[in-house]
Amino acid sequence: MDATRYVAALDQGTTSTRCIVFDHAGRVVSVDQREHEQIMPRAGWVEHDPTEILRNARAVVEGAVAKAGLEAKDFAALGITNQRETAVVWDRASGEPVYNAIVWQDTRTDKICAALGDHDTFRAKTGLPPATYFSGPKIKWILDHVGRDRDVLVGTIDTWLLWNLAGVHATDPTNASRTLLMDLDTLAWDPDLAAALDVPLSVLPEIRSSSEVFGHLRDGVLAGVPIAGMLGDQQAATFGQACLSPGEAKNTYGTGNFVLLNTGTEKVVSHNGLLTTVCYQLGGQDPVYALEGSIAVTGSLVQWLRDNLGIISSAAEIEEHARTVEDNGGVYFVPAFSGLFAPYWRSDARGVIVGLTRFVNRGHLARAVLESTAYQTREVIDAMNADSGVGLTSLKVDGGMVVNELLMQFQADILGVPTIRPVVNETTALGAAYAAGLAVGHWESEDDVRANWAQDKRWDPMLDPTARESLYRTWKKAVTRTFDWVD
Ligand SMILES: Nc1ncnc2c1ncn2[C@@H]1O[C@H](COP(=O)(O)OP(=O)(O)O)[C@@H](O)[C@H]1O
Ligand SMILES: O=P(O)(O)OC[C@H](O)CO
Repeated sequence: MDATRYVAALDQGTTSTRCIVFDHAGRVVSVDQREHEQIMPRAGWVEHDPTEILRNARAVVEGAVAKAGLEAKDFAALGITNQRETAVVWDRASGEPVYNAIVWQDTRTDKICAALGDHDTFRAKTGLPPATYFSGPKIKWILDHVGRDRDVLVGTIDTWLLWNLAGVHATDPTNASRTLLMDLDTLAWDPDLAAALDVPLSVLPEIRSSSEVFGHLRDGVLAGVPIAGMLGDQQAATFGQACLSPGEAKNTYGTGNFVLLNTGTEKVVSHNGLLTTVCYQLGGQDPVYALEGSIAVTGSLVQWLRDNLGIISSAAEIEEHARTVEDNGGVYFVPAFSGLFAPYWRSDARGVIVGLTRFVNRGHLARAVLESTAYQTREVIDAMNADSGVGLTSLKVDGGMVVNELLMQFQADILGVPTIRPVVNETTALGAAYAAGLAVGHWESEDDVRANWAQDKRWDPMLDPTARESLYRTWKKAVTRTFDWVD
């Protein structure tokens, strides 16, 4: 272990790609970031260009290392973390994608999912309901679409990057657990599920752990540095938040919100609409599982207000408007833009704004938008408490929206437990860096991760419980207004 060395993390997200360089204390040394195009050819379809993502990934690694003033010999390892479920299929010989990546938000596979007769088997083996969110149906759609006579390789974004940067076709169990193709007990591809989804096992990557040397960067400024950690972004954030013991949970507020509760080596089956997923697997150790509440639309509703309605000119402005009013004025905004994810899994739902009167102004609408993130979070945390039988006593938060102090206070108010923001809010990249650094002995154990975590700010609940439950009841009523909209 050499505490003067650094670890880089490549964080390939839904809207942008970042590379962050961390020192041995887990502090950010430098960041470089690039956005990529959101391709929406039809309503409900969302695609990314895998070659643009790869180009950006290479560029941000160069950028972050240059900004830090470092070179390859200064680095112990690089970790990769990624938007999950998004699927890529490429030609085995040329390496060219045969189709754009189909993104997790894309709903084109609803008929494929509905036609998968035996939903209970998928749920029992994979911990997931067959929904458009997951990779398996997206892979089937691409293979059906481009023809099955091509010699291809398949992967989620982690695999696409690893294959291009290090020439290795592999994934980790956190990403594989989002495909509807992996058995959660064996951590192996399940031949029956693969057959049901028409995905040949020969095109799938090898499933390794989340923390081991996968290969070495073949070129660029970090040529020769080991790629030693790989996790889906929400699991990486859970690791970066040091939620390493059963009962610890975090909520990441980005494009969507993702609450993960560490359940230890025990696989908890949800009876309340949550997912069971792999939280992480360190090399040579048993996997750690999580319960997950995935919410599709939170920060992207703020973007929608900015880009589609023009009510605000920047995301930060929403807080100013929300602070001009005392409360939501009776307005509830349920952003079921692509149906509802956890805990409902209703693809027939569509967004509603209810409670409108002539009294309502822009401030109320801004407040309703922010409140919707907090209510949706309360719904998945109620489900978690019911599934685990243990009430959460605090919630660690991170992601782009947690700079919004009004939201953080309202979140504590509506949950009735404190929200806690860490000093290093880049928990996703940090988690991937830790996974990589642990694999090469740069950090010794998970105790280093715990020791490096530090609180920045905490919000305690201030709302009277009667008022809290009354608001929440009205939200639940608003949610029912979204159902049965699409036939
Ligand atoms: N001050 C703010 N108030 C509310 N939402 C915000 C604020 N600043 C950024 N956001 C939202 O946070 C999201 C970006 O968070 P980030 O964690 O970078 O997302 P992702 O990793 O999913 O791309 C955007 O959807 C944006 O609308
Ligand atoms: O890239 P993000 O932060 O929007 O996260 C997306 C999730 O991984 C989707 O499951």
